[in-house]
Amino acid sequence: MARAVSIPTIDLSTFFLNDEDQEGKKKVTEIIKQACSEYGLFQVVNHGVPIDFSHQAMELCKEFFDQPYEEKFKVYTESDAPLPCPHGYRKHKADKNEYLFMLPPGTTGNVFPTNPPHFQLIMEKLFNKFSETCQLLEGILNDSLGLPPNCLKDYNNDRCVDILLSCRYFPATETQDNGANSHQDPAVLSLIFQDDAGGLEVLIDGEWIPVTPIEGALVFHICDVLQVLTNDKFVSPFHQVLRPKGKSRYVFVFFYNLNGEKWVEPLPQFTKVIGEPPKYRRFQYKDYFGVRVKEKLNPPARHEDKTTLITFASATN
Ligand SMILES: O=C(O)CCC(=O)C(=O)O
Ligand SMILES: [Fe+2]
Repeated sequence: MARAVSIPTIDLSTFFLNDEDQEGKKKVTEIIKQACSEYGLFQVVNHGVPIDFSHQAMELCKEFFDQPYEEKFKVYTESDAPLPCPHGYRKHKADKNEYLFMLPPGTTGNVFPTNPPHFQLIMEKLFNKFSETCQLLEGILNDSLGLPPNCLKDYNNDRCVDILLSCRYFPATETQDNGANSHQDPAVLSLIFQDDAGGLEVLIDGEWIPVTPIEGALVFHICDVLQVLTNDKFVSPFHQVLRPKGKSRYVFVFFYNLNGEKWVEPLPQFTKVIGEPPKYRRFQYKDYFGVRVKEKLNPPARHEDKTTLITFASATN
């Protein structure tokens, strides 16, 4: 009989208290570890990003996406920066979604709409809030894995490479409800703030499970870099998006990313030390990330021709 899957919702409030609630922290750390090993995805509440603020930012993005295309294409830039690109407005050729890519506040070449007003200020604040929450999670994951203090932080030490994607999925048509094909994310961690339209699904034990929107919650999932570093102790889950009927879906996706010059390979703590063979070959992140970005913007005709972590880096290829 199929096992009933319920994606955990985890309360992070203990990490924001100044008390010495070490027991509480330990308990939550253990729950997160289990979620990362079993599903690779979970929701969090009391995560430090004010709910009203996230909604305010989302309203601004809706206003932006509701404008005529001439206005939106003013925020389109051709970028030849090798990493992380792109930035600005993009529209999917298949007319199923449109994006606004944003790089960290202060990045040269970052582009913002001048309308609605305050857009840049609010989005930069949101970027910083999401970044702080990912850094908190990274620390918790580090401890849950029994790694030396700050091991992940010291390795993933460049916050100039993170990306905030604002996205609108158009409503499903009679014949097409595909919003995003099944994929894993190349980054270290992904954080998602979704509206109440629904449509995000995660693959668990061969079954697509809806990631039901919870008011004020953030969705976190493990990405490919952590799956490689942990030699599969943590799962970078396959996920997809189905477009809702009758309305658009708005979402922020924050990619907590890695500097392209970094080498990615299973850590000795999960191979040599415990006598397990590495499941992935060593690779430089820019080589993998570059291919994945190119294929996101210009997908190959057949979904099965897309590069995946396994086709790119499996040790047995
Ligand atoms: O729209 C979502 O909820 C997730 C989008 C996503 O998976 C991605 O942009 O990588
Ligand atoms: Fe994704």
